[in-house]
Amino acid sequence: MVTLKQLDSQLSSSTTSQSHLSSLNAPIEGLFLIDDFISEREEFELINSIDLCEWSGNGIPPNPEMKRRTQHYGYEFSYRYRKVVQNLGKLPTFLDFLIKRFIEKKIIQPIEEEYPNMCIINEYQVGQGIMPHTDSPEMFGPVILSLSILSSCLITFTHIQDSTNQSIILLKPRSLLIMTKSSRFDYKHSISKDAVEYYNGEEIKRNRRVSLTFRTIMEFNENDENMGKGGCKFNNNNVQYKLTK
Ligand SMILES: O=C(O)CCC(=O)C(=O)O
Ligand SMILES: [Fe+2]
Repeated sequence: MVTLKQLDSQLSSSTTSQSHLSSLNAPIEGLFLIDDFISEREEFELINSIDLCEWSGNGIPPNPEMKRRTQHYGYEFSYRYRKVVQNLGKLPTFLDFLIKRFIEKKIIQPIEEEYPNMCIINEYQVGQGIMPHTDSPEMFGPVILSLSILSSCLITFTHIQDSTNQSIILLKPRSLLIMTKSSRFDYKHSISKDAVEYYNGEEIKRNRRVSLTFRTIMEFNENDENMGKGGCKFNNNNVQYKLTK
């Protein structure tokens, strides 16, 4: 796994990412934003590949109860049972260039067993958002990567123990949000349903937005009784930034 210390120093020693990182005006420990992580052409090709695939949600299995449409790769996550329910095998090839870029930009280590092995693609139509949540520390590794495409929106980080400690970040299309450390474990993040949002006095009209969230599941065996919550044996206990309950 990328140690968080390494990620920190890798990101801050890279000149390209440094200029982007400083554009985050509401810093939270371990939270990074890289604008223009992909080109417009890549965004176009990505959405074409995604839309050729099956969306679930909105009456369609495996998550028919979800209003928001999603696609799950690597592992299938059940929102109803709040756990990973199935290993789906390798990520599709149309995501290969992103994994390659995570390595090139030194966001992840070039160690195959440690590459993100799960990607959930979320679609937000106008009027759709995501409730405040922390991505399960029991199920998923310490680094969460989320690429936004098509439309901008605001994401709000709220500290679990102090709801007045809030930061709002503008996610532009083609930007990559990197959540590690405190931002990943001590905060909830959410996206509103508002069709229009305001950021630094500027109006942000929400349109169809798609995000690709990459996570790492270390081990999965749905029949193993020793598996932790979610059917995954991921030990995040040694993560210094895990909030103590
Ligand atoms: O759409 C996003 O950018 C965030 C998605 C998210 O937080 C999640 O799927 O857990
Ligand atoms: Fe999340």
